[in-house]
Parts: sequence; C-alpha cells; structure tokens
Amino acid sequence: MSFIFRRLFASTPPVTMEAAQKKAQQLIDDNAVIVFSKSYCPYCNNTKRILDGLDAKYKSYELNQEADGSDIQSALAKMTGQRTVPNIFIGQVHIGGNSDFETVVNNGKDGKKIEQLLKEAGAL
Ligand SMILES: N[C@@H](CCC(=O)N[C@@H](CS)C(=O)NCC(=O)O)C(=O)O
Repeated sequence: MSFIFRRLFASTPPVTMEAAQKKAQQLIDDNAVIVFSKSYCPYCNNTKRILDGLDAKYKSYELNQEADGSDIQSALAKMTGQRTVPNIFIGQVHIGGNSDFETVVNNGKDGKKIEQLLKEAGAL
C-alpha cells in the first residue's frame, strides 16, 4: 500500500520541453562522446561494445533508467529529428544511430578516421 502512495505522490514532475532540451544540450556539451541509450536495446549495446573496443571514453545516458528519460528522448527528437536510440554525439556533432555510427567506424567521416574523430573530441 505504502508503495502505491509513494508511486503516486513521489513521482518526478514532468519536465518542460525547454528544460529537457537545455539538459540534453548540457549533456552533449559536457561529454566528448555521449550515447543516449536504453539499457535493454541491442543496437545501443552494439554501439557501446564498439566504443569499448576502441578504448573510447564515453557517457551513456540510459533513458529507461532516468526519471526524465522520456522528456530527454522527446527533446532529442526535436533537436535531431531522431527518436530512436542509440542517439550518438561525438565532439558535440550528431552522428545518428547505431547504423550511422557503424558507417563512421568503417568509412570515417569528412575524411577522418574514427580514431581521429575520437581523439579530436577528447575521448581517446
Ligand atoms: N536503425 C536504428 C535502430 C534503432 C532502434 O530501432 N532502436 C529501438 C530500441 S532497440 C528504439 O529506439 N525504439 C523506440 C524507443 O525505444 O523509443 C539504429 O541503427 O540505431
């Protein structure tokens, strides 16, 4: 019973779109690489496995485990046009999802290899 009351009255108030966008941008600005993720998502796990394999430092923000996760997901959809996870940024540049990231890993981006992009971002 007390569990139900706690769920009803101790829930986090909804975050405004403006506040969610501000927080998402802060997370992007504060991290060389950030993966907006869901802990059960196989595409997210693949991205993180590749980053681990590259020895890259990154932050993963698990939207399904954060009180403001769905607000941040909506903010990201507005900011990037992408609602799916993973939603990846390297050096504050939007990369996209796991398949976009794999393309960058295999082919580089703007003539730069993934290692160089990670180094320039401060993740290596
Ligand atoms: N092609 C995408 C697939 C990503 C995808 O389908 N992710 C699922 C989770 S596994 C998703 O975001 N579903 C909607 C949601 O969780 O809100 C990629 O490579 O990142």
